[in-house]
Amino acid sequence: MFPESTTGSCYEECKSTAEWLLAQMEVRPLLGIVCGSGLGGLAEMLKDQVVFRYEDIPNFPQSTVRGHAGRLVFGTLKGKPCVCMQGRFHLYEGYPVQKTTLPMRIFKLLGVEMVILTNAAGGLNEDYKVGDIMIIKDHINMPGFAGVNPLAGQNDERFGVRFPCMSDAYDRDLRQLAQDVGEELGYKDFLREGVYCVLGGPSFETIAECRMLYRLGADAVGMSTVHEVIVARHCGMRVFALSLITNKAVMDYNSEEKANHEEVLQTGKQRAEQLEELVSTMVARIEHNNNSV
Ligand SMILES: O=P(O)(O)O[C@@H]1C[C@H](O)[C@@H](CO)O1
Ligand code: HPA
Repeated sequence: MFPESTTGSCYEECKSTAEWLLAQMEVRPLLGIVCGSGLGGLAEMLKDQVVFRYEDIPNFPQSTVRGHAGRLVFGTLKGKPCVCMQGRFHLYEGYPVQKTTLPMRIFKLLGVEMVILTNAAGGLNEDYKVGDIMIIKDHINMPGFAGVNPLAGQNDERFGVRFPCMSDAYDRDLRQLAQDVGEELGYKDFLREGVYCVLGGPSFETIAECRMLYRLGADAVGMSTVHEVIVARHCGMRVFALSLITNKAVMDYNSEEKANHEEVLQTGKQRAEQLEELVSTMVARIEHNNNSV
């Protein structure tokens, strides 16, 4: 287990990064967005951008994966002040789990109240197609079964309680809003709601693993998001998350299909516009639905 002092996720370290950012610009974000693999286009929707490269931000990890630009973008989306991570951190990059989730604590200390996360995922549910957008209603933290949880170690009550509840992790009102907006936009045929399972990666799953995960109740499998959600909920931010089904998990021993990162990025490009429309319309409606941002 990594003590917090080596991961930069302790309160004082997060505070000093947040204060450094706040001193450089006027934006006071209420909404935080995390872009998944190949989905960084979401950040381009922000107006009046102030951009920081991760390498210039004190105590911030670096993006090492293609499709993750490594830029923190501040600005407004539909008039709402936002901060957007164009690039996230994964366990398989070699970071301790606390480091992969550090931006959530920085978001909190910047004043963020709600987080929207996106990811690319493999579809396990047999009804899912490539290009489907899945509203995440729940998760399975598979590394958590072996003790990999970003909240392991000493708890700092300034962030949250020792034993946070996770049965309400994915905000019900925001999920309903996504359903309503999706229907209005004509996305019903490719909008789903399901359970996301995180694995450590970077190798994609074997056929036996995919079959097992589906039987356990997962509809999609990926390598991110869940730990960020745990930390965001621990410190009291509301959470909404989406998976883009970029490929179908291979479940059949006769299949010739092979998961690969190229396909993941390619599907991201094809659905980017609709995903951006869904998120931005939701953000525009949030006050309208009395979900204050
Ligand atoms: O950051 P996300 O979860 O969108 O990235 C997924 C999982 C791996 O990092 C990569 C595999 O192609 O995409
Ligand atoms: N498995 C794990 N992570 C992924 C996948 C997948 O099939 N597709 C995109 N990210």
